[in-house]
Amino acid sequence: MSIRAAWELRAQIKSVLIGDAAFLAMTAAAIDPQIKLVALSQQALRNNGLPNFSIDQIAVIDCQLDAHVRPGLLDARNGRAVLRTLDIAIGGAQQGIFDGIVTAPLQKSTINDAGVAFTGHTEYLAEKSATAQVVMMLATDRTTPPLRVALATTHLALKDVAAAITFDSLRRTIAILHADLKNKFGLTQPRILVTGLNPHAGEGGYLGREEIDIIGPVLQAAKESGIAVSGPYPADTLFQQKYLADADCVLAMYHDQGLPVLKYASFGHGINITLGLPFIRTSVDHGTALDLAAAGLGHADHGSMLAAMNVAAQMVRAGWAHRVHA
Ligand SMILES: N[C@H](C(=O)O)[C@H](O)COP(=O)(O)O
Repeated sequence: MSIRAAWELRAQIKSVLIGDAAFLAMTAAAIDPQIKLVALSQQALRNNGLPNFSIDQIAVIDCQLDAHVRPGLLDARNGRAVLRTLDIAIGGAQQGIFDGIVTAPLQKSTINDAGVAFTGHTEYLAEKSATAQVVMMLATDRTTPPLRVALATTHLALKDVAAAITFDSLRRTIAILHADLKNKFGLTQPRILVTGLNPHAGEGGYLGREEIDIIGPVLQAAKESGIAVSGPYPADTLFQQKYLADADCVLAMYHDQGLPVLKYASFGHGINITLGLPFIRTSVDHGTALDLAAAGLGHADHGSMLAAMNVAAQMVRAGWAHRVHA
């Protein structure tokens, strides 16, 4: 997917693939013999920045795997190599060598099986960039208006969700969301609809008190600071055209409250964006699809990867990366 997308967008985006160079070369040759991969060393990048490679080339930073890859089969021996690719990308973004990071899906369980506690790129990128809080947002332009769904919590067991939503964490989530919708998406006064946590947004306190004790007061404070938020609304009825037509984003309280709606509307064409980081990061809206990987080249759709690269590039062109590194 990454090779196909980088090749299709090569006239608009200078992509640098980070991965096992031998495996990437073999895969590229099988996709299209015209694709030329050129090696870039990290040292050369640090010394000289990105070179002006030609339009028919895709640059590769070699990050060797530890075990032979068998497509579609998980192998914990390669779990740490996956993290090394991310570390290279993060380092390059922090140094301003890369304008942004676009990630492909990875198998979270394999990294855990390799002995590294890991819940997702989102949390890993936050930790590695020393960012206290980030916001996961998925988006699609396949709907009218475009749908954006952000989450108050990320990859968390359902039993831990309520305790993770505090006045301060939700207040920061809304501040990050507001700032990045302005800065990264160019919305001058983003309008944010916020769900409740409980069924019927708590039914006046009879089905939970988080709406009364936490979410409502946070929304009041956010409004007083000039942020256009409203809610908390019952999540089951909020995703209707009559409400979404006047909104730029829905903030849901947890992963499976908001994401099924977006994925139902646009699976395979949406993107995942981490807000609040000191660099741009977008990703696909789907997982590793081991069955498609095992079936061989050409079975996986790279539509979401194209969208993720295009949105990252739009943010760069809008000057966001340069503002960060200025
Ligand atoms: N929840 C994400 C999604 O549905 O797209 C997915 O697990 C990826 O998360 P990370 O980008 O944090 O790995």
